[in-house]
Amino acid sequence: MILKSHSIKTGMPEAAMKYQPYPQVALSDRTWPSKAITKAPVWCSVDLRDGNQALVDPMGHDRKARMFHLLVDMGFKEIEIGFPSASQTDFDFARWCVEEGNVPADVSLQVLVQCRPELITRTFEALQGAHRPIVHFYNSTSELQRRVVFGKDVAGIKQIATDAAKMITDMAARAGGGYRFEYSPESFTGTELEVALEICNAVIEVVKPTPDNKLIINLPSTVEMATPNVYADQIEWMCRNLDNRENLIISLHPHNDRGTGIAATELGLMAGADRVEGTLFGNGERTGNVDVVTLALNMFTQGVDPKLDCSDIERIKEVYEYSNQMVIPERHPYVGELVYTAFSGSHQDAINKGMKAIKQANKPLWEVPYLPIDPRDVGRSYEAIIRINSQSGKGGIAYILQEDYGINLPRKLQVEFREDIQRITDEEGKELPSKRIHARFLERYVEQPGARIKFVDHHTYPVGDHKSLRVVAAEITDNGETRRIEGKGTGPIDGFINALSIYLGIELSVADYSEHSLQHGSNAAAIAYVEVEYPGGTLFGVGINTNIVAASLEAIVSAANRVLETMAK
Ligand SMILES: CC(=O)SCCNC(=O)CCNC(=O)[C@H](O)C(C)(C)COP(=O)(O)OP(=O)(O)OC[C@H]1O[C@@H](n2cnc3c(N)ncnc32)[C@H](O)[C@@H]1OP(=O)(O)O
Ligand SMILES: CC(C)C(=O)C(=O)O
Repeated sequence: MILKSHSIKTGMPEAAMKYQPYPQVALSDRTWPSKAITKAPVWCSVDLRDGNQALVDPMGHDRKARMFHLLVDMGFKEIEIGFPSASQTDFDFARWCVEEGNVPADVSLQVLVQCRPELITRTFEALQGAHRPIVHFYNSTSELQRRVVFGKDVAGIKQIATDAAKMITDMAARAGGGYRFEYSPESFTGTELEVALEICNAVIEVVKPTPDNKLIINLPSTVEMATPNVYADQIEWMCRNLDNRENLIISLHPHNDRGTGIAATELGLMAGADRVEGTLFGNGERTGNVDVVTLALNMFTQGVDPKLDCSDIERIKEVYEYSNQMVIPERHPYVGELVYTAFSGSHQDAINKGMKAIKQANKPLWEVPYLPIDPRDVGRSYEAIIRINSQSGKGGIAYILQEDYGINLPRKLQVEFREDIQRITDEEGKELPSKRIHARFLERYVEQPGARIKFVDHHTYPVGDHKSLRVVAAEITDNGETRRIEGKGTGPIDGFINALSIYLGIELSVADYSEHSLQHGSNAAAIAYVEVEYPGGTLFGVGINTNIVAASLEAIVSAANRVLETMAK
């Protein structure tokens, strides 16, 4: 095959010539590193706006409405429903929310608008009749955008913000009040801190927030440009320096360009922020907004009530996939198909032991190795915790047989059976589903198709005057031919193995024996495991029968067949 030639690879350009390091914040007395997150922030979902504006095909009414209902059910009290002045779809959706959306009284609708008079006017039309809606206005303040997008100096950019603040507060007053306000110095992370502070303080001065109507100052990492500690420094610095801090709600709106949106948000909360804007599973512009489900569940697993209901994560996933028309990868935190599954042997062994210990301890505290959260807390089950492939060990196989079929293998049998499963997984190079592991177990140890000996029946009777010695007379088939065999022993197992040893001409004895019931109720079957010693070593046999003695004798026959097979090789 001739490969098409691509352009000659010349390597990446010299980094230092093309990019510059992000400046550090001068905050040597920062306090956030020794803080912890001890309570949930105010959550605001921006799925229907920032998430929506990043979609290939933006949501129509149905997709928006379904997402909106989910957000309400999850407990969001602030929901940015769109940018009503930007499109008729968003305008109509705002009207639907106000008129037909059954918005609970404690939920505020939030809408985004640029600092442009015609857009502000249209925004107020969209919100007419809404209960305490939040008008979120923004303009970009970054050095780069001031220069290349707006062609204005700091004073000019500040003017855009304060003119909008004035217009919005005037319109709200004329409408009789009842509005809340949010201002974002968009591209905050590209803005010099002193400039962001000056512009925010000018907006605060116009809005004049009060304890009853606090102003939300949203400090977005519109583009994530630095390590999370830098964002935390910026937030702590702003919290310290903003005017009228007690009447402000400091909000974070992180994006995830460097893949550290979650960390940045957590550090930002430690640095003093009160509120977080984000989206379900992190949909949003470019690499997305911060993922509020992961944030909430991170808090939950630290023992903090996140005040966001993620108990039905499958429904959240389903709505996310329907409304956004995107799929969630298998490894996504808390929700991905594989995140509660271990394939590797040592992980499976530790989980298996952890699950047993937690059952025995019977305490609410969750302590299972490799599982930071109990899957049932988010509506997932234990079914998929352990799956078997060539990386798996005996603990995982034992867990599957125990959890799915109630079969509790003795430790030495786990070792023996694991070798068999390992051979299959190595040969096939694929996962071996639970059903096939069970079928293989039955085939090898219980059903034994093609095996030489089958157990049919037995009875016992005393040996002369001996009180403890009995004769065991059994019926078996040998390659389909009926045979009657006899032996002596202190009980049926002892006598039967003696009979089989005489019949086969091989010295057999019982090295280990255990049994347990398989189901509850009057028809409970018993499963017996017998380790039989023969001149070449030991091998296990298994029998399943409603009669415990019959199960034990079947187990001996099973082991004997395996001895015959091994000796024939
Ligand atoms: C970081 C974020 O996510 S911000 C949110 C971004 N979301 C969106 O843009 C989605 C919805 N937007 C839209 O549908 C459209 O952009 C509209 C309807 C809002 C505006 O459309 P148009 O006016 O036709 O076009 P466009 O967006 O290109 O307008 C850019 C103009 O607005 C100005 N502008 C941009 N943002 C702002 C702002 N926040 N405040 C004031 N002016 C602004 C620009 O400087 C530019 O001005 P110019 O025409 O004098 O050069
Ligand atoms: C409008 C603002 C808050 C925004 O979406 C961003 O900066 O990412």
